[in-house]
Amino acid sequence: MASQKSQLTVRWLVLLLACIMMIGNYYCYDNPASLHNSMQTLMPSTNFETYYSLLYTVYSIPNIVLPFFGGFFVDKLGAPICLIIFSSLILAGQIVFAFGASVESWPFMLMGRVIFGLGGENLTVAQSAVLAQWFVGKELALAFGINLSISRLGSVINNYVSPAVADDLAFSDFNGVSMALWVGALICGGSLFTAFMIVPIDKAATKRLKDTTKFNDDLTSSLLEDGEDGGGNNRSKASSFDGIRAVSAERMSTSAMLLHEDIDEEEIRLTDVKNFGVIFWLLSLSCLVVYGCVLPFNSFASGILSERNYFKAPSSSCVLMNPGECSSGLLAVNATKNPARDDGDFSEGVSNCPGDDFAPVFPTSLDSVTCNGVSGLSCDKSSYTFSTVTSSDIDCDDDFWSKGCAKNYCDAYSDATKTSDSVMSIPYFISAGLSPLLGFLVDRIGYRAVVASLAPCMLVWVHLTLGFESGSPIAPLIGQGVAYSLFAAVLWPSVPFSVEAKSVGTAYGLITAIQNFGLAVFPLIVSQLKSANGGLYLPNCEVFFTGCAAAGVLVGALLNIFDARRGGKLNSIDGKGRKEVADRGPPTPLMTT
Ligand SMILES: N[C@@H](Cc1c[nH]cn1)C(=O)NCC(=O)O
Repeated sequence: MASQKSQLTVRWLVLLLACIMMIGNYYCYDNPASLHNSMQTLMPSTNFETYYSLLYTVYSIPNIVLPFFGGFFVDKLGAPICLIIFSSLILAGQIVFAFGASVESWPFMLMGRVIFGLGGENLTVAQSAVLAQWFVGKELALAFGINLSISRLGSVINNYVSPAVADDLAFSDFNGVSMALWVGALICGGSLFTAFMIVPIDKAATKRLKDTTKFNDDLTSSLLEDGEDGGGNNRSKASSFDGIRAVSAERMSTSAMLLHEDIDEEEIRLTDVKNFGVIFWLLSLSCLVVYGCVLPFNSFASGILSERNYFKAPSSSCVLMNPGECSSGLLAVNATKNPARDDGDFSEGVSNCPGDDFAPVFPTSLDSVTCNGVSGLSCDKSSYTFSTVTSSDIDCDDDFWSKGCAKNYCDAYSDATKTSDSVMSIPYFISAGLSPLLGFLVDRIGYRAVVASLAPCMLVWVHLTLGFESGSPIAPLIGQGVAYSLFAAVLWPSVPFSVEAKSVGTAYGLITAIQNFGLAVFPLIVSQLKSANGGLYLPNCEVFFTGCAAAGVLVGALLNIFDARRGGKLNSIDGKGRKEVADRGPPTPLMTT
């Protein structure tokens, strides 16, 4: 049945709907990354980075196990019904997450991310299984490419829309961050609606194909019965039968017959996993380490780019003329009277420090500073005293800091956040643009295993450059986008070539579960590395990402070696490989005479 769906024109509508359905998932998955700095301002805490990483970790922890069962249920219950269940979960999760942000509660926000995760990853599994049913052979990678492209548009739109909503759309009872998350919930509602549209289309196609198959079966068996009657009619009956076989064979494309047996009547068991071969396990390992330096990197990209390029720490020799007084704003004695200069040299003609792209210097201590009597300021507290001011004490949502005492710091922080958020979109922008083209090419030239080892080579360069050089981040981020797009273009369409057709859902579930092990653990490693390095991402976090990419190169090499030994399926154009073609011989006819 699956293979025959790939012959129906309505598959393109299914693809369009499946892509639109994923926008909500990707938009909301990346909400924390695009709202990182706004959340830090809304809920400042010394544990902020840990809570922040947990938003990704709790999404992924249940998914270390669940997609495996999700994939199995997709194979058992059918993908379309699973689309509705999982889309409902992402909507419910996003609502709880947005509610948590509205009441500024980390526990609710984390609970929302858990529920969102229960739906999110299983939804990608169900959707991959739908695509593998409706698209085969020379259209499979193209379908995955188009799908990733439109899904990633969701991430890109989120990177622009969410910070803008958070900045500009705060109402009295709803802070900006929660407004941005409620917008996400609205988009998830749209995803659920789209999932509801796919179900009747899939059902109608399944029924139509079942009816056609039954009609063909009835016709051929009645002709066979007639043929067995003996007598002089045999020759003409035989030629009618040949005609039916030809028509039926035409309906099933050659690639469909080779790649996808009709799986409806075959029993599907979780234990089928033990039959998954080395190629599947290498693909899974590659997915773990390579995605490990793509998605977790994106979650921290805003912070990494701020630290590296747009909000660099000033040199310790750069100090305020009056370190115990406000640096800039309505509470500053006078900006010109409290400048920052290097080494405390405040003589005429010495230029201000720290300069463009650096965080302005803020007061080192404050003693009973109040907003009383200063018009235009509505401060959160009546008086502000700090023996030592640290960056986490500065709450730019509080007028005291943003307009009163550290205006230059808060303004520069807001500008740096906007720049980092748009620059960090580069990889996903590239993925949105390149994925369909790469999918089209992969379907035509193959070389899946080769590309799966070249892409992480590029990622090694990207993360070494980000970790150890200080120039513009644009070139490495373009590299990250190209490498990620290449890798995704070959990884996901390779899965159906590595297992039997009946286990495709289970295989997508398992590889997604393995991927989520990395997505759960890697953000925690990154935040630990940051804490151990005095709150700095660089270079240690980038060394970690480089290590993941290097492991990807190694696994990619093994993939090529094992693929070559097993007939070169992954590197072949049509995913059949030398050995398989030889084994299977010509396309199996529907029936032998
Ligand atoms: N399993 C997903 C993870 C994800 C990302 N955003 C939402 N879920 C996945 O890997 N998708 C493919 C991709 O390239 O992101």
